[in-house]
Amino acid sequence: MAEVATAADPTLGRRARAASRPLAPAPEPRQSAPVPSSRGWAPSYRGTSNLEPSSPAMAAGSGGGSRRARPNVLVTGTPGTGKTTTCSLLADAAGLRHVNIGDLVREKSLHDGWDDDLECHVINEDLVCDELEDVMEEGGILVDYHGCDFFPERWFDLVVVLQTDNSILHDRLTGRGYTGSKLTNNIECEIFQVLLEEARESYREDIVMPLRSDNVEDISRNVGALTDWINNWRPS
Ligand SMILES: Nc1ncnc2c1ncn2[C@@H]1O[C@H](COP(=O)(O)OP(=O)(O)OP(=O)(O)O)[C@@H](O)[C@H]1O
Repeated sequence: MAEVATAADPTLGRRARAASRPLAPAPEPRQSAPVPSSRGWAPSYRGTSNLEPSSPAMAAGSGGGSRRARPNVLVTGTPGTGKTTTCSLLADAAGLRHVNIGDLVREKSLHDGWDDDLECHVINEDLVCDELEDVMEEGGILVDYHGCDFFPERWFDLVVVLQTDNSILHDRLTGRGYTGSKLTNNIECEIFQVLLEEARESYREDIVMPLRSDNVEDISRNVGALTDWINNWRPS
């Protein structure tokens, strides 16, 4: 299936592309506060030490000022980390509508044409945002995309960043036929936690939730925890 690029690279968003540079030490992990758990959000996921959901809003499933009846959730991450797999299961479990941005762009031609060099459509971010504005206002939408910095911040109540061990991701991507710079760019994107940084720069840090996605047990745990969060969410 044809891929969709945010601009110049078929696999990466703006900041992800910026990270396509020679290898350097990975950034130091951030420290997070312990999780208040006033309404039973006990995250049953396995994360690295810097991947703790840290917000009272997440802990309480708060609507954060939204007038939506149901929350909007963005699931982002490097290609191959399991966004579509997770979103498909989560949409069924929690009763949200899964919007895969790549599919939407192709179906509605929300792009600026085909890039022969990159062998992909170049996404038109304004057209995508215009297309989704009304449904996002209604709520109950699960957005699946390998970038997150061009959506309006007000759209989302929770931003999930899936993360995968580099060697596992390498095997997944080579299994999908990725080679050369396309493979390297994506692995570097994961090494540098580019999508996590992009999410933290684009949204309130307390709604950004990194989740491990190394194996099927992780998917199952993530879907369970996110379903609980969605079901406990209330408009404020
Ligand atoms: N946690 C996981 N455990 C085992 N396999 C996984 C996991 N996550 C994804 N996979 C496998 O990796 C492949 C890619 O998964 P998926 O399409 O869900 O990733 P994606 O992040 O949506 O990728 P893209 O951004 O390219 O659409 C699939 O074959 C899927 O079964």
